[in-house]
Formats: sequence, structure tokens, C-alpha cells
Amino acid sequence: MQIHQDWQWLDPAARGASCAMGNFDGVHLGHRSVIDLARGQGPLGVITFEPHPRQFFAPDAPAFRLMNAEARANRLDKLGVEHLFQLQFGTLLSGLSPEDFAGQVLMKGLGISHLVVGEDFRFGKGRAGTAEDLARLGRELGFRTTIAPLLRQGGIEVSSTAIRTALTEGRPRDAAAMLGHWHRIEGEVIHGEKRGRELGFPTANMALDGLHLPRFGVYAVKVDVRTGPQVGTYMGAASLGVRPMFDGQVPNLETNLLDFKGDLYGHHLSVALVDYLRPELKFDGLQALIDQMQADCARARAILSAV
Ligand SMILES: Cc1cc2nc3c(=O)[nH]c(=O)nc-3n(C[C@H](O)[C@H](O)[C@H](O)COP(=O)(O)O)c2cc1C
Ligand SMILES: Nc1ncnc2c1ncn2[C@@H]1O[C@H](COP(=O)(O)OP(=O)(O)O)[C@@H](O)[C@H]1O
Repeated sequence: MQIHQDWQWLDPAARGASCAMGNFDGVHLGHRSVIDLARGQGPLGVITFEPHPRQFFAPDAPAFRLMNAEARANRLDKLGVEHLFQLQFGTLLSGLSPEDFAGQVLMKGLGISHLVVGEDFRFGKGRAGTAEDLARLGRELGFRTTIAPLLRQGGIEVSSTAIRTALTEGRPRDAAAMLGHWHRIEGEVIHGEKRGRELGFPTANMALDGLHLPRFGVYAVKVDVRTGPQVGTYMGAASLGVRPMFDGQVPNLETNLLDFKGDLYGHHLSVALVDYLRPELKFDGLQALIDQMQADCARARAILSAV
């Protein structure tokens, strides 16, 4: 997959693409159905925005992303997307009228042949343009448009917002049902307080910067460890939160991998939240925490062996 960031100086090989457009946060089942409608009608493209427009307009709002740009690009690559147009969302793009966005960016800049958007898509300055406006502009400018109906599942609309709610409420399996895959937190293992090894449970620590925070607590997790081209998969028990036992402040993710020994610092981990086990607690003494971690790992093993 080729990633294009500059729509004004585009590689001619990327012209004529059939593109799905949206934020694609989480790359959930609804997003996949939009992408599927773009398939088979030219080089498959995805047009998305970075940062997320909401982040640009409200930089101080609580973090809400389900995945970072790198994780999203990896998912789209796996879906067979050939061109990812990751448009820089800033004053220039946000100030364009719907007509100029379609004319300058989609037609003149990217030279798309076909565009698919969800029926609730809005675009252009002040979110003035609707999906129907895009279809009309496409007819005028010379690209085809498909408007995708919103995907419903079990009576609710599949959306990034519904997935965030499920995660906030500690329902990772409900989130996974809408995503079509486990919700994963991905990134490099960083150094922590070196306390885990003292407790007998070393934990691979990951930052949660910029990401939506699922309910704090202990989870049964499946972990992909990337070492060069190889990926190993492990079961694990992870603590997501601020570690009340040690008066932590900054939320992070700490994962103990079952049946693993080795150095993980700097390695890329992908941690899938499978089940919520319990809230984070402040125990009466370290031994009580250690006993509980032992029990958590046993429970995680039982759950994960059945997944
Ligand atoms: C399965 C598991 C359960 C945990 N439960 C708690 C908890 O209830 N309360 C808490 O403060 N920390 C909990 N932790 C986090 C540990 O306090 C943390 O991993 C430990 O302090 C190691 O920190 P370090 O990696 O920075 O050295 C848990 C960790 C794991 C792996
Ligand atoms: N089974 C395991 N699960 C997690 N990390 C492990 C495991 N075995 C070894 N490690 C290593 O130990 C480190 C975590 O040890 P810990 O004492 O918690 O240090 P830190 O505070 O830096 O996270 C991991 O980053 C990894 O390199």
C-alpha cells in the first residue's frame, strides 16, 4: 500500500482510484462495508484525514481515537487498500467549501474515478456538504459516487462512538462484535518502574497517548509480539489504568505475557482486549496484590484457552 500525504503533488500512478472516504477510526465493520463498495472499480483507495478533524477543532478535548494513524494504515493495508490518501487536516482543508473540496482536492488533486461515503458523511467548511451534495458534485465534475447505508447490528448502528461506549463500559466483546476484530492497543514497549519483576509479574508497558481510554481495570488479553518479520502470539493478563496501589497518575497499559520470558523493550506489541476481569484496586499490602495477579493470570488463561 502506498501512503500519499500531499494531494497537490500526487504520484500519477495513484490517479483514477476508486476510493472510500471517512475517518475510519477503528476500521470497524461499517467501514469495511464502505471499502467493499469501492472494490473492483479501479485501484482501491481510501481517503482519510490526519489529524482526525475532531482533534483539529478541539485539541484540548479528551483523547478519543480508537487507534493511531500507523495502526489504521496497517489495518487498511490488510484489507487490500492500494492507495491511502492521508490528507493533512488543517486550516487549508477545513476552510474549503464543499465545491472546492470536491473540485480542487478530489478531482484536480487526487483525480479519483469513484467515491464511496457513508450516508451520514459531512464535508467542507462548517460541515456544510452532505453525501447527496457529493453525488451532485460528482456528476458535475466527472466522478461516480456511491452512498453506503449505515450498517446496523443487533438493532444498533455500528459506529466508532458505539464502540467507544462499549469500551468505556468494560464490554470489549461488544466492541469486538462491531469492529469485526478484537480492539487492539498497539505500540512500542517502554520502560516503567522496574517493579513488575520484583513482584514476580514483569509487565510490558505501553503508553496510551492520544487514545480513547477503555474502562480502567484488569483484562484477559491476546498479545502479538513482533520481532523482525516474525509475529508470536501469547496469552496475557493486563492492567489498564493508573495503578492505585502505587499512586500512579498517567494511565498506561501493563501486560504480563503468560508462558513468555525475554526482553520486550522497544518491540512492537499489539494487545487485544478480550474480557474485562475486574477494576483496578488498592490492596492491603503487596502480597495481596501478588495473590490477586496470580488469580487474574489463571482466569485469563482459562478464558483465553477457549477463544
Ligand atoms: C494482572 C495484573 C493485575 C494488576 N492489578 C493491579 C491492581 O489491582 N492495582 C494496581 O494498582 N496495579 C495493578 N497492576 C499493575 C501493577 O501494579 C504493575 O504492573 C506493577 O506495578 C509493575 O509496574 P512496572 O511495569 O512499572 O514495573 C496489575 C498488573 C497486572 C499484570
Ligand atoms: N512474561 C513477561 N511479560 C512481560 N514482560 C516480560 C516478561 N518476561 C520478561 N519481560 C520483560 O520484562 C519487562 C518488564 O519488567 P518490569 O519489571 O515490569 O519492568 P518495567 O517497569 O520497565 O515495565 C518487559 O518490558 C520485558 O522486557
